[in-house]
Amino acid sequence: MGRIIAIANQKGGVGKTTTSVNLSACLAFLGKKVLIIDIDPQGNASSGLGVRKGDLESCIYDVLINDEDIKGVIQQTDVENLYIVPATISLAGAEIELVSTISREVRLKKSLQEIKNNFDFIIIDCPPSLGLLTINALTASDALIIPVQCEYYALEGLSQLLSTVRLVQKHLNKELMIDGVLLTMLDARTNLGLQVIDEVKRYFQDKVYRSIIPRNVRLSEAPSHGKPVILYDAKSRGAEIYLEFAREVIKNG
Ligand SMILES: Nc1ncnc2c1ncn2[C@@H]1O[C@H](COP(=O)(O)OP(=O)(O)OP(=O)(O)O)[C@@H](O)[C@H]1O
Ligand SMILES: [Mg+2]
Repeated sequence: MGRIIAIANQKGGVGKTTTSVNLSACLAFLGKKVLIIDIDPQGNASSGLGVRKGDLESCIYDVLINDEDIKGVIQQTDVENLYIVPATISLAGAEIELVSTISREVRLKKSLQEIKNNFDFIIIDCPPSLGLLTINALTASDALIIPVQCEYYALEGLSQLLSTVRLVQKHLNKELMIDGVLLTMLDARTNLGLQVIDEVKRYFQDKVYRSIIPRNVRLSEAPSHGKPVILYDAKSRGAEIYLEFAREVIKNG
């Protein structure tokens, strides 16, 4: 059965999209059939996988707002086994339009019901907010991965995220569980990074993944080539570590 995982943290720039794209590509590389859903109006996961957004006739916006069938919006990517439901800037209006829509929190969940079992994993790249788009993602998901950047104030805002998760569990989706916390952008040359690891482990204990993502220049270059790192530079540390992380996610299954 397909496992739906949201990648969320309302803090900006913590590695949500980098993790969504590269986890998805590595799961596909390991033989899983994967769908990545871009639910961020910035559309970074879409461009990071080479989708030319200008050419699109429809995107996740049309699924959420216009009741379009999600099957018609799925595109193949350059990675074998990896498919995407892209986002364009039109999604920026959705947050407000959803407010007055019937069953506004469960629209993504409903649209996924029919296709859930066509994939081994469905990975949702969330925007940096706790608005209705993220709520739709959490309501549709079996599990949540929280990327946390190894920086000052790493834990800032996480209590707000956790209370949103509890509200979703209580009212919308009691199946939702936190799969784990992923430490990202570690600069191993500084003590700060190690302090943050300690702090996050004290707070989240065994929920912290063993794989820790270091800062790696290949990871930041790959999106401008429209490729996940495993295609851009398979021998890089970034590719190795996301492959290791994908194995950990499969094991948690
Ligand atoms: N491990 C890494 N090493 C080097 N650069 C990274 C790494 N992870 C992410 N980056 C870079 O940091 C920036 C922010 O990462 P990313 O876009 O994945 O964060 P995000 O949480 O999705 O941001 P937003 O909240 O805007 O959606 C990007 O420029 C990305 O290329
Ligand atoms: Mg992003």
